[in-house]
Amino acid sequence: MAGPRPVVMTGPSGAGKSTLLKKLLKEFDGVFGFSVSHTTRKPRPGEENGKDYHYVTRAEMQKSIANGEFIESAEFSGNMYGTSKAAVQAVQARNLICVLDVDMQGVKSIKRTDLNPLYVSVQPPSMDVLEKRLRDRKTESEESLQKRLHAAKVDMEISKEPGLFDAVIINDEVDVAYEILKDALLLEIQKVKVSNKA
Ligand SMILES: Nc1nc2c(ncn2[C@@H]2O[C@H](COP(=O)(O)OP(=O)(O)O)[C@@H](O)[C@H]2O)c(=O)[nH]1
Ligand SMILES: Nc1ncnc2c1ncn2[C@@H]1O[C@H](COP(=O)(O)OP(=O)(O)O)[C@@H](O)[C@H]1O
Repeated sequence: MAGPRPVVMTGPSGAGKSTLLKKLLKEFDGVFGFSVSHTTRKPRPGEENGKDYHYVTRAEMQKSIANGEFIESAEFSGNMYGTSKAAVQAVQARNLICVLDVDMQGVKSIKRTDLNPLYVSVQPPSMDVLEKRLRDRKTESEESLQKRLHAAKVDMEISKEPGLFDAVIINDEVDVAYEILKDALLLEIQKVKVSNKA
């Protein structure tokens, strides 16, 4: 049997990716490991360098990309984001299923690599709900919020492309969405449990 596949989570900003991932990483500690991306955006209150992201300057990030240290990188809402080879290797070295949280550009880039992950899209029930959740989160300026809402519209259009994702989860009730996520990942979770027993 082939080993477990990495998991790429994507979807509009505010759809609930982090919320669902945090639940998953907590319940399945020792099964999943998070690929810590690099970003040039500033940390939000409560976020930790090296845990949520590696926070770097644009010059540092550009230098690392030029050095070939990244699997993919993208510009999102005025900041750079990217997955380093080291971030994925750190998780895989621990025999964990590597979970990545990336935007649509990241999905397109990763599809051109040999990572062969499962692609999971998290979508909000509607644009109105998305806007309310983003506003209630209180992490964004009005300008950043508008950029995210614009990117969300584009994301939701592209996401309609058939065959792009292995699973599409509408995050209405969070507990229901989480159960659907676990169902989508059940086979990979089983593979890890079997190989840990061997
Ligand atoms: N391509 C790419 N996108 C990323 C990466 N890390 C995070 N993102 C995406 O960048 C976007 C903004 O993330 P963030 O600033 O944390 O805001 P949030 O999604 O509103 O919580 C989201 O769509 C993330 O999925 C990465 O390494 N590569
Ligand atoms: N099903 C849900 N119902 C209500 N609020 C939610 C739900 N899922 C997430 N949220 C809230 O919506 C906001 C955006 O979720 P978050 O996980 O930060 O999204 P993302 O990581 O996709 O940007 C957060 O404040 C979160 O607590």
